[in-house]
Amino acid sequence: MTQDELKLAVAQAAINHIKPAILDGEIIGVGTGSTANFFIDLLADFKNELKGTVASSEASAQRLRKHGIEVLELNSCGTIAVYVDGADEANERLELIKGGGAALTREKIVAAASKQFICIADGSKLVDRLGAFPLPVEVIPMARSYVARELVKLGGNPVYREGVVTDNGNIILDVYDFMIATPQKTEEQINNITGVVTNGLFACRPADVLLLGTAEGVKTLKA
Ligand SMILES: O=C[C@H](O)[C@H](O)[C@H](O)COP(=O)(O)O
Repeated sequence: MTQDELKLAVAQAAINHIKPAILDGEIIGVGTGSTANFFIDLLADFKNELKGTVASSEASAQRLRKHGIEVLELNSCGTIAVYVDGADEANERLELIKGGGAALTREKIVAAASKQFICIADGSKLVDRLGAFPLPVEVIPMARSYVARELVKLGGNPVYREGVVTDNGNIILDVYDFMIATPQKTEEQINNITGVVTNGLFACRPADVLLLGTAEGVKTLKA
C-alpha cells in the first residue's frame, strides 16, 4: 500500500469511530496536514448531519468550507466531543510530535478543549523514542534569538524555519538532535522559556486513541 492509501485507511477508520458523535449532533474538532485532509474529504459525506466543526488551522477551515461544512469559533463551542488529527511522530504511550505544518499551537488548543483526541497516522510515524523528527517550537518573532540560545542550553540544535509565519503571526524554530527521554518534562521545560508560545510535544495531553495505518490493516492503540 502507498503512504496515501494508508492515510486514507486511517481517515476512514476515524470516520467510523466518530460516526455516533456526528449523529448525536456533536461538534467535531478537525486537525491539519495531509492525513487530516483525507479525513476532511471523507467528513464531507456527513455535511448534512454535522452540527459543525472547529478547525485547528486556516488551511483546514478553508478546506472544510469548500466542502460546505460549517466551521465554528472554538470560543462559541464549549467542550468539543472529539478531535481528529495527524502527527509527525507517535510513541506507544500516544505521546506525539506535531507541527510539521506549523499548526501546533491551534492544534494543542483544540486537543486541550476536546474530550477525546483521536490521532491518525501511517505506520511510519510510530517510533520508540520521540525526537528524530525535529521538534517545532512556535515563538514570538522578537524572542527568536533568545529562545534559540535557551534551546541550545537544553541540548537542542534550533533552526529557523525560513519563510514560515504561523496562523498566529509567529515564527517556527525546528529543534534538531534532541534526545527526548522524558517528553512531558521536555514539553514543560520548553514552554517555560519566555517568548515560546508552545512546542510540538503532545505529552502532557497525549492522544487517547492512535489509529495506525499498516500493510496488515488499521491498528488501534489506546492510552
Ligand atoms: O502542523 C501540522 C500538524 O501537526 C500535522 O498534523 C502533522 O504535521 C502531520 O501532518 P501529515 O499528516 O501531513 O503527516
